[in-house]
Amino acid sequence: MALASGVRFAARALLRPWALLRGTTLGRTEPAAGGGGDGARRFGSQRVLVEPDAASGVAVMKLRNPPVNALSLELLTELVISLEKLENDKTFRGVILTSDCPRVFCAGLDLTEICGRNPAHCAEYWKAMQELWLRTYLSSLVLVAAINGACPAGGCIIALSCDCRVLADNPKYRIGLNETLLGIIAPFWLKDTYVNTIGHRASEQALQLGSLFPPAEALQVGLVDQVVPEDQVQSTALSEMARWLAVPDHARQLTKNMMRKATADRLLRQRDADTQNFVSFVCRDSIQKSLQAYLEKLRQRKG
Ligand SMILES: CCCCCCCC/C=C/C/C=C/C(=O)SCCNC(=O)CCNC(=O)[C@H](O)C(C)(C)COP(=O)(O)OP(=O)(O)OC[C@H]1O[C@@H](n2cnc3c(N)ncnc32)[C@H](O)[C@@H]1OP(=O)(O)O
Repeated sequence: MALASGVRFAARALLRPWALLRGTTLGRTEPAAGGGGDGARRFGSQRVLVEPDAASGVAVMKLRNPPVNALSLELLTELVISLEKLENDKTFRGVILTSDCPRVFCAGLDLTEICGRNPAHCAEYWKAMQELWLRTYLSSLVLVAAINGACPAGGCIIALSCDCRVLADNPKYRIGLNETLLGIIAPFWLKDTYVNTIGHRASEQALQLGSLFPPAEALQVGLVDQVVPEDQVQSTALSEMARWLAVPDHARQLTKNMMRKATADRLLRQRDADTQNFVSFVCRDSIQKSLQAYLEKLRQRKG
């Protein structure tokens, strides 16, 4: 009951994002720990914490949907709204995206959103996923992913839609698109993003094998731009940000658009068909069975 109303609330917010601003902490600012002036005030929602620094024009956006930042409908909605809020505020030129959950950047799709759910719910969920990808991939802001934990599947896609990726050097923090290992298939726009980042042959191999790359291999294949000790991820992300912000915004933004528009347009042209494909695919009995089995395996692994 509570979940259903939460989902309805999130869905309304996707259509009318400002609806979520009422009655939640989103849009409300509060002093950041140790901060004083306007530049140190933070805002956010239940699942996304935003620490804006007006002086530098950079905000740190932290995913906090414990235990593993699985992309629930609510988290997707709140990410879109937080990003939109920063984009509409001309004070900000860049966002560092990172995790507030220990050891995990983002575990990808929240499998409970597509296991045992009806087609209407799966469709609503997938539209929210498309929306987040379109918003991040085409964002006018510089987006730097400070990857401080494991980054499989949907988590990897969020990182790939940023302009630059810094990964913490920990062998447990693997990154990649492992969909095939779950018995599912990455949609074409996810595949396109992979190809745009690491090239056709490497994508062909990694997608089919469902490879999750440890840091050194991720760097070698070009999936991330820097691998640094864990305690230097944030400072390195800030240095990268400075490098990107040294370029005049209009020239960088137009160039980004020139590089990415065709890929995004491909989804925009067939968004409904992509949703239908997703729904009919994940609602198949055989796919539901493999997703259930995968979730069960994850749950048992714990003990
Ligand atoms: C013809 C056209 C067809 C189109 C079809 C399109 C298909 C879909 C396309 C997809 C794009 C994207 C897909 C995805 O993102 S699928 C999700 C893939 N994610 C994973 O495989 C990651 C799974 N998780 C892990 O490997 C680990 O949890 C970890 C490395 C992220 C963290 O490890 P650890 O810290 O040890 O935590 P636990 O494993 O103990 O997990 C804690 C808790 O969280 C639950 N959980 C983990 N991941 C998920 C998840 N993705 N969704 C929901 N729940 C998750 C886990 O079950 C534990 O739960 P608990 O036992 O109840 O506490």
